[in-house]
Amino acid sequence: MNLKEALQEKTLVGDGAMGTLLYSYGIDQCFEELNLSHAKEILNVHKAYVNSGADVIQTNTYGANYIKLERYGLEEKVKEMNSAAVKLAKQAAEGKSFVVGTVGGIRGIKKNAISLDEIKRSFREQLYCLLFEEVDGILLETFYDLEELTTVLQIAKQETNLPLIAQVSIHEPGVLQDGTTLTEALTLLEDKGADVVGVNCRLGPHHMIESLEDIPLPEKAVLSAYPNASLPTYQDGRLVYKTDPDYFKTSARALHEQGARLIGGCCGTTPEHIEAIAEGVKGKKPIEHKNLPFPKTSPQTKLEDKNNRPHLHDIAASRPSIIVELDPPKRLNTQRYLEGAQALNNAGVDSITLADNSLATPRISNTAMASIIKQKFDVNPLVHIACRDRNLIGLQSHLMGLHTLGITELLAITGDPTKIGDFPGATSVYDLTSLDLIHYIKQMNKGVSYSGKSLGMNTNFSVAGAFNPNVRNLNRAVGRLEKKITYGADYFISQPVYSEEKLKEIYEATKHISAPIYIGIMPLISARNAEFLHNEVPGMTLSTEIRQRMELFNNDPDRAQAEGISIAKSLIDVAVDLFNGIYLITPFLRYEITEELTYYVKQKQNRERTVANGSHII
Ligand SMILES: Cc1cc2nc3c(=O)[nH]c(=O)nc-3n(C[C@H](O)[C@H](O)[C@H](O)COP(=O)(O)OP(=O)(O)OC[C@H]3O[C@@H](n4cnc5c(N)ncnc54)[C@H](O)[C@@H]3O)c2cc1C
Ligand code: MET
Ligand SMILES: [Zn+2]
Repeated sequence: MNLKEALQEKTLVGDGAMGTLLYSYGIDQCFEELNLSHAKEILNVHKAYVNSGADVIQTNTYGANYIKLERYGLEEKVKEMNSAAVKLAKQAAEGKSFVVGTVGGIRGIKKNAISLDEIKRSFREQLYCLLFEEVDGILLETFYDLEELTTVLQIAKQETNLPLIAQVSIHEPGVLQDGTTLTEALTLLEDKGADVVGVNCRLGPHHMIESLEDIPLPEKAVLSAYPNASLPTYQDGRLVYKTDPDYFKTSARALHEQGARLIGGCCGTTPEHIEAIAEGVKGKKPIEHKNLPFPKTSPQTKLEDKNNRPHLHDIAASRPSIIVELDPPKRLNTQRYLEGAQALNNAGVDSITLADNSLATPRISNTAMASIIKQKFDVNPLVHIACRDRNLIGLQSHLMGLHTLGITELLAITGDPTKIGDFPGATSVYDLTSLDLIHYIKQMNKGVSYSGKSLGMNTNFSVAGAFNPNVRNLNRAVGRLEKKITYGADYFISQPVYSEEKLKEIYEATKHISAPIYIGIMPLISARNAEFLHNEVPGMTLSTEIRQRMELFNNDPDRAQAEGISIAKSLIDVAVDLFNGIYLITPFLRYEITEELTYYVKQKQNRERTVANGSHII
């Protein structure tokens, strides 16, 4: 009987973990390399699983692809490792257990870090090695990204008639990271030709049973489940799992009742767990019919618009608009900041934007200041969010907090590198890129968290992306905007521009883009300030003429500031003709300057509208 036939006949027992078992022995290296250097030990692990009653064992090849092996400088060993792995598993199975070739998912939370093309190349190479050694089936496991799993599944389907097992990993019961329900995901995998569809890793038995409760029995495929032993914890600096094989016995029965026909174990499980599964499902025929519970109540999807104000992208799409950046102080005194916010609000800005530790230098939390000025002066704050300072947990919590405070205008950015700031040795997190963050915020607007969990209600965020036009290849920067739009960006805010010619060039290069652009203008305050921005601040370039104008007043601070304002005004004169959105940046909390410029912009914008007889929409 082959594996396909066996899956139709009875409930099969899979094996347990390889990686965590080796780790529990104190081994902390490339586990797949051990197929070559410690063949006997790997053989013994397989034998232990076979002796525990595993009908299906898997090769020790979870990460035996060139992408993962590169980390160890072992990318040339793909063929050797995979063939040795199959031989060892077959030797242990002695024809009594089936041997499936394991291929693990590559994409984790950083979805876009590795391209699909690269994944395809790497998968093909590993697949051919496993097929060449004549495995009984292929096990695709621990896939967080459904796009990746369906891609490799389709390649495998083209290359072999052997049974294909496709398993996703989930953080939350019943739902994938991108919000796809487990039912939808497994149905898709079945449609793409998987013979077995299921879930492995990440969740312990409790949550895995709960996940399967909502899953109908697939029509053509069969269900599988490989839970972890438990949730892990740290003990003496090492990750450990709780182990109670008896608990696994009852859990295996429950999984069987939910329709699973192939039940094994993932991280933290040992041969004892597999023995318990084998006892639990011994002689049990596969379930042929299953009653699904009533659907759970869907999340509250009502939009919660605490501001009840139009979003900035709507404003800039319909009329001239002005926003002003006023960054939180670097010291604890907030008096001048609050005076500035009030003055700018009185001047009629549509929003005050608050940077997120720009130049990688800490300031009072922009959320704290945004919340205060919102409450005190009814300002509509726009909060910048850098991916640099918060991991996924911090980001999610931050976004939930912003929603709760009624702050709905966000700018999603990568963040200036820590190297340039006050703490050059600080860690840069970058769990997400700016593109991922834009996408993630939009996912929250659908009421779904990053891990796919319901948020209980939809957020109402409008998301801007950053635009850096001060680059040699402007078209590439514009391409980046187009990409950000596909990820959900509603509009753009640019770095300051210091040349009238450049403003025109940007207009020409972006006029086909439907999303509004707020064009950046930052008044200079001295020649030193101009030289610093030009020579040291990433993404800023000043024209020679402007630098020369500032240089003229090198020793006269008042006249230098006046010259800076005058330069800003001439840039504004050009910019208001070309862009609906003007974004002023306040230098060093000198809000009097941006207050004066706000009045100037508004006057210009009003004149533009009057001249055009109300029909001038740029
Ligand atoms: C309007 C505006 C406001 C800003 N506010 C802040 C702020 O409040 N706080 C702050 O710290 N910074 C701020 N910045 C600076 C910003 O974070 C950086 O300039 C950024 O790199 C450019 O914008 P982005 O984050 O959207 O980059 P992206 O468009 O995402 O990327 C820019 C380039 O860098 C590459 N890149 C992205 N991530 C990485 C990475 N991890 N490693 C290597 N390359 C990478 C991309 O591939 C791309 O080529 C702001 C910039 C603008 C324009
Ligand atoms: N089956 C593999 C192992 O046990 C993968 C576990 S999930 C990270 O090592
Ligand atoms: Zn696992």
